[in-house]
Amino acid sequence: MKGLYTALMCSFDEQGNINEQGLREIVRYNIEVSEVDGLYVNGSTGENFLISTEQKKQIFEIVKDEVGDRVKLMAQVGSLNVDEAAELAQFVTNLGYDAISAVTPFYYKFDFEEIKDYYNTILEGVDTKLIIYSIPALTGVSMNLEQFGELFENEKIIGVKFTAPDFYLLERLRHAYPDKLIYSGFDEMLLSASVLNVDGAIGSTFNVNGKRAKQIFTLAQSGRIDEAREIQKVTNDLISEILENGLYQTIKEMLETQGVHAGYVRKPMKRLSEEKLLKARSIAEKYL
Ligand SMILES: CC(=O)N[C@H](C=O)[C@@H](O)[C@H](O)[C@H](O)CO
Ligand SMILES: CC(=O)C(=O)O
Repeated sequence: MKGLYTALMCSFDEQGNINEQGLREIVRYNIEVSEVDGLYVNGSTGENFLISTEQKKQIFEIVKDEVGDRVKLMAQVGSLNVDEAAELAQFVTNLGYDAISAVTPFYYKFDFEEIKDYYNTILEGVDTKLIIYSIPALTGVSMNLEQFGELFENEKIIGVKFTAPDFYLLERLRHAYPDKLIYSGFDEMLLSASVLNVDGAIGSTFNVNGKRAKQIFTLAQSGRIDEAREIQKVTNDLISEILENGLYQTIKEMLETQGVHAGYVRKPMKRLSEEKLLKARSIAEKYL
């Protein structure tokens, strides 16, 4: 399960419905052009928190059908409705996904016992392994070293997608849990995380920048830090331009320039203005 996973985008039409053909094209682009090791399906980047249970299932099905066994698949099933999360865990297990992942429960201020119960409930009915999705900036949930350790006591919890700029905690986690899988979540910090020996990374910008991300990771693993730093620099030039123009919208438009019908974002996300559309295309021209 090690390696680089694209946090997969989903293609939506103007009405916000899934564009199946577009989704299949995004999958193929990631496998055939970016050559990533796997896909992380229905994460933040997949606009998962904006869609219905039925749509989530449909996306899981389409992606598995398109991928077959070509790359590894992780399914993000986390939801404030823990029954939905458990149902989706079952659903993707039946589809043959390699692992599940679940964001920490957010919005309400859940205490750690509640968070633990949430993960245990999701895992009750399945044997599939789970990767915790920790993203404090969006969820407001920060866990410490001991709390990660307590969750890791459940043998089905095999790792964490660590999306935080806390390299102290990352180093402590790596040291304390050498057998758990740690995936770096912030693409702009991939080199720094790789130096700390993460097992892989999961990122939104890999949809368009997967090749450079893979180079950074591979170079860092073999100790070629100077070369990796150069590629992280270009990558971060690209990421700052993307972030300034609108993260998911810009990545989608960049994919469109490659003949991939990535479509629109769903409301309440807003679409790019004419000016920003042009900007997205010029970013694509510059970096792809
Ligand atoms: C919220 C979100 O999309 N997070 C992603 C993964 O965790 C990242 O891949 C970032 O999008 C990326 O690093 C840009 O900041
Ligand atoms: C990694 C990320 O962007 C996601 O959860 O989709």
